[in-house]
Amino acid sequence: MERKTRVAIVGSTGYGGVELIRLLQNHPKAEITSVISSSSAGAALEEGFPHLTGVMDRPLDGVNAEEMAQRADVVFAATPSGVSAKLVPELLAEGLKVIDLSGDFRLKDGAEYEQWYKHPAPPAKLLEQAVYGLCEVFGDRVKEAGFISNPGCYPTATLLGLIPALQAGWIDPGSLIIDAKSGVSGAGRGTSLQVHYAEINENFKAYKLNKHQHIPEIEQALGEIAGEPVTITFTTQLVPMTRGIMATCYAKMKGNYNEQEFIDLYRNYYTGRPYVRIRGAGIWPATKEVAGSNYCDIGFAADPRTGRITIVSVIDNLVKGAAGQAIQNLNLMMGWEETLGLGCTPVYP
Ligand SMILES: NC(=O)C1=CN([C@@H]2O[C@H](COP(=O)(O)OP(=O)(O)OC[C@H]3O[C@@H](n4cnc5c(N)ncnc54)[C@H](OP(=O)(O)O)[C@@H]3O)[C@@H](O)[C@H]2O)C=CC1
Ligand SMILES: CC(=O)N[C@@H](CCC(=O)OP(=O)(O)O)C(=O)O
Repeated sequence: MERKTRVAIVGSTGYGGVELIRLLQNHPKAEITSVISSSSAGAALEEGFPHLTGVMDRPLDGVNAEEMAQRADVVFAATPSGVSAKLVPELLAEGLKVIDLSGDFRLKDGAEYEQWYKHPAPPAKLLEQAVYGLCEVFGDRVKEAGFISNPGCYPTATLLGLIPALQAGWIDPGSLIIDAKSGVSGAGRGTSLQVHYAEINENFKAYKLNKHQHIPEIEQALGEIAGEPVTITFTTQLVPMTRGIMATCYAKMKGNYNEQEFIDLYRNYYTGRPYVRIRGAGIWPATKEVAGSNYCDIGFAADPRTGRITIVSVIDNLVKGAAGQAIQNLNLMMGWEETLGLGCTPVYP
């Protein structure tokens, strides 16, 4: 019987890492052979995560690239920005395949990275080598890759919502405004957000206006598709819910297209792609309809009065926005069926 591909997860005590552990339980061709923590090495995973009792019979390992290379074939780096930048070069030097969930290797321009992330950029060679793993758009590049930079949660929802219309020339690249909302797990377990429930609950908060690190990531991908520089207005807001991203995208149409024409365009663009679902006319997706799943659901509202299209795109930030897309990238990288380990339908209600 063919040996399963051995997988290590760095950042196993984070929301992305724990979601990778959950999803990989159902993967027929991959097995987790190492769960890694920089602060809890030696402890049992279930001590911090009782819901994982019985799932991992070995204790958390420490962060050691050489040991990872003995235990695994592929490493998911579910680690903070700045940590991945230092760790990933060591993993690659050990000959490991790497799927990085951080923002450290998504931007091709190191100077731009430093401008937005406020810390030193990884080596230019690695920025060039990293394949941006937006599966439904760049999946063909992933198939040959050994080092994948997993897209951010807001960019995944935004780009899947905008790219088909942009590529078709139906929307003006200079007119793009995106209003993005996230649940609090988007901030990660290791941030202060998780401790101020009283300030998050029953509140709706805009943050990082015109300063969000996802602006250059989205502009980079849109610019490649448009064949010209693209700038966007991008607002992010925190919503008192655990999971979910909604990207509401506004664009000037270049013709008087109607909703059904957008629906047909997107259904054609995403033909054969199992994780993008296009809503029918007059039906707009909600985050709860994709919770716990790898789906991106998209809906449209064309307004002939203003000549604008509104595109609503929703994902689960921890699945399609992180761990799910990372596993989708593993499947593509290994030449496997894209859906392996990702069959879960949304948890509802
Ligand atoms: N949350 C989300 O919705 C999304 C997150 N991302 C990105 O994915 C990555 C992980 O995010 P998320 O899981 O939310 O973050 P968390 O804060 O929940 O987890 C971060 C993990 O990194 C580990 N870590 C921290 N410092 C180090 C270090 N120096 N060396 C090794 N490991 C370290 C932490 O724990 P330990 O002490 O056990 O090592 C923890 O397990 C981040 O880059 C994030 O930006 C991307 C898309 C969506
Ligand atoms: C709610 C919230 O705080 N969300 C985070 C998203 C972090 C994330 O997804 O990080 P990457 O940069 O690795 O994609 C933020 O807005 O910074």
